Amino acid sequence: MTTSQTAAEVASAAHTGGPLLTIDGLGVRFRTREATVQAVTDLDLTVRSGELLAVVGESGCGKSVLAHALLGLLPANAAVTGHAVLRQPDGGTVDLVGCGERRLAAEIRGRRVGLVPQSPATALTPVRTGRRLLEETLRAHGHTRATTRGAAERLATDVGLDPADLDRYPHELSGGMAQRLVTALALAPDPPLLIADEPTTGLDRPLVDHTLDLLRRRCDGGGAVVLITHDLAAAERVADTVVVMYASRTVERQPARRLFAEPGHPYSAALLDALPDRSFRPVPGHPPMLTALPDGCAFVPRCGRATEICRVQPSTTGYGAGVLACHHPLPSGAGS
Ligand SMILES: Nc1ncnc2c1ncn2[C@@H]1O[C@H](COP(=O)(O)OP(=O)(O)OP(=O)(O)O)[C@@H](O)[C@H]1O
Ligand code: NI
Repeated sequence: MTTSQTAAEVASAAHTGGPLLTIDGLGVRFRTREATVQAVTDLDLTVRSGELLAVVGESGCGKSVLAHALLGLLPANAAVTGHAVLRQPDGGTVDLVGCGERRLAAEIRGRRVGLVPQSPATALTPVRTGRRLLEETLRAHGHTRATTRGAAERLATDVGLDPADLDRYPHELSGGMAQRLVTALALAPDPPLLIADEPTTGLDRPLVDHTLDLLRRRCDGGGAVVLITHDLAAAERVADTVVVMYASRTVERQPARRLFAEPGHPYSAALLDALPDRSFRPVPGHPPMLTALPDGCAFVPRCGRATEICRVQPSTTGYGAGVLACHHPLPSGAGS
């Protein structure tokens, strides 16, 4: 897809509930003194209004880097290529890659695309209470003095935080409380697209489900959520679509129901096998270094189905309603 086609497609779909975000050939590399880290490779993705899209994959596969690339939050040693076209409320579009920090800061970050960061503790300003942080955010997004206090308390309750705990300073919050506070902060501007990076860390199961259901309700109300998670059970509970990333690439993208019933990629199947209510068998072996990715499929050394072609040539094909990067997909029904 070319950029102009993508932009035109997005614009024409603006009034039909079409794609809200269209990512096309996104790549992220980090230059370090020792090597180049290929953290995201040739990623294509569409997120629609009303859709909850989960991104899953082992630690280090590039999930958070993807989120940070969309929000212009990568450090200076990062180089981003490709496009990420966001539909604007007026039907226009903006490419988040290359639109520039000034525009991202003024128009996009927080307002149009919210982020629940993976490390809540470092995201919170230490000298302000949760209430002050939340009220400042609400005021910056149009709330008046009269409505701010009530809105802050409602948001706290929505995320499962006792409003009384808003008077604590960040260092007085448990990990789970800080997690809920950063979720409330991301929700305060009511962004049409929310990227939630491991938003359930440190929460007990009832609060995990509470948070997931909150995200689901946002989508049912017309919002869109990208849920980055290690927790496949979380994705199974609420996602419409699941993207499985491995070593910087999408290996499979499917409607959630299909992925959980009939994974096509051996890596997707291995991740599902690791679930406690399935085989509870960890994926054998380790992911590769992102500094030395092979030409072919990076899962080969851990894959029981790989042949010579997998080593030398990547494969990405349409597969049902999704995509699959595998020369030897599992037969339909194998994972059910
Ligand atoms: N500033 C940087 N310089 C060099 N490499 C980086 C930098 N930031 C991230 N990386 C590398 O990019 C890769 C992807 O990291 P990322 O944080 O996206 O992983 P992740 O999938 O979110 O993992 P986790 O599930 O543990 O959060 C990792 O190998 C990481 O070491
Ligand atoms: Ni991460």
